[in-house]
Amino acid sequence: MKACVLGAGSWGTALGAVLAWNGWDVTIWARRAEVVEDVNAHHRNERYLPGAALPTGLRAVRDAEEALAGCHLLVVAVPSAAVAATLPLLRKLDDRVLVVHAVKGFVRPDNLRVSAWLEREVCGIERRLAVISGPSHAEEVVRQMPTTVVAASASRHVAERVQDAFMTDRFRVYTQADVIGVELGGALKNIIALGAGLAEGLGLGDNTRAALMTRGLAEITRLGVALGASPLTFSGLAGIGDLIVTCTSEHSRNHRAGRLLAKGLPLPEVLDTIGMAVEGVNATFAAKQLAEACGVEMPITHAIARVLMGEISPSEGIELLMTRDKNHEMEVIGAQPLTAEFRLP
Ligand SMILES: NC(=O)C1=CN([C@@H]2O[C@H](COP(=O)(O)OP(=O)(O)OC[C@H]3O[C@@H](n4cnc5c(N)ncnc54)[C@H](O)[C@@H]3O)[C@@H](O)[C@H]2O)C=CC1
Ligand SMILES: O=C(CO)COP(=O)(O)O
Repeated sequence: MKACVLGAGSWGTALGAVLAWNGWDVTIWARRAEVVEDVNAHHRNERYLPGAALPTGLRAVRDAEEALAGCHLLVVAVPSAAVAATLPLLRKLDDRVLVVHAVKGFVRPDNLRVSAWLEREVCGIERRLAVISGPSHAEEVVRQMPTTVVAASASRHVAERVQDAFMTDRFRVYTQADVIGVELGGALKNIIALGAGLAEGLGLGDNTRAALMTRGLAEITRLGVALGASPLTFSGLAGIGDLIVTCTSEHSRNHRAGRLLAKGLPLPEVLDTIGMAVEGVNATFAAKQLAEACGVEMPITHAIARVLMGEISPSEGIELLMTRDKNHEMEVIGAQPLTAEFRLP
């Protein structure tokens, strides 16, 4: 069986490697000639995954048509900003090809989830579309460190086919039905990872990181539920699982971006220095707009947006969050309300 991966960055390469280890004949579509040469001649992708050995069943080509020819499974693993550029290819696909996207972001200008955008643009794709997400840094996947993810689809059959395609004894795939929650969990945790990096760059400690992660999950859940997700999804791999890995890992590009910003590097230089997708920047502005449209409060996201726009410094952002009006913790969904049964004299 033949698979094609669009995107030869860290994630496309790692997912291609998992499929190849699983016996698939995999072709990655790469734009850079040096990546094609590196993958085919040396079974490496030093630009994106330095030091990692790739399986020999993984091949890269620069010609997209060649990569797609005869494939049974297509993996979309480009940054969200590049999803629209893949449209001509997606529209040409045979309608029996299973499509899995692995993108953790929103498609501009409408701030759509990737599968919502694909469904709007590619007629009938919803019957063969899934998303794969969860706590999974490419650097560790490609070294075959035990990793767990979810494959979510509106169709159980499609989710199970994706599960079978990727599942190895090092890469465990659970099925999920809540496509909205899985996509939002993956995209929105990048904002909180930026925040955790900002806090670390300011020299703040574990208490602050735990606060950002927990209150971050509360605002992710609020927006998620307003947009149709199940609140339970956010306590799963695509929610808290991915939030933990991204807010605590040395591999996270979003976390690194936050640290560099806190050290005073301007945003364009931060993005240049990292040289890979930092989805949290786009996601912050997308989430802010979505939250405003739904009337959902997202104070951390708002503070990070102001830091990214240069309106306030990272330490002013922290101060803003710490001096908000006092609140009840569980004003989220279906939580126990505070009762006034007894009062102190
Ligand atoms: N790196 C990771 O560990 C993980 C990444 N993801 C997600 O995967 C998506 C892709 O990210 P990475 O691979 O990490 O980014 P990356 O920066 O490592 O690689 C991006 C790749 O996309 C290609 N690309 C950029 N613009 C393109 C265009 N217009 N057309 C075709 N290809 C284009 C680049 O040449 C590069 O090969 C992001 O949404 C990210 O959040 C999800 C899980 C893990
Ligand atoms: O989504 C990821 C891990 O699950 C990758 O996160 P970064 O994009 O912050 O590196």
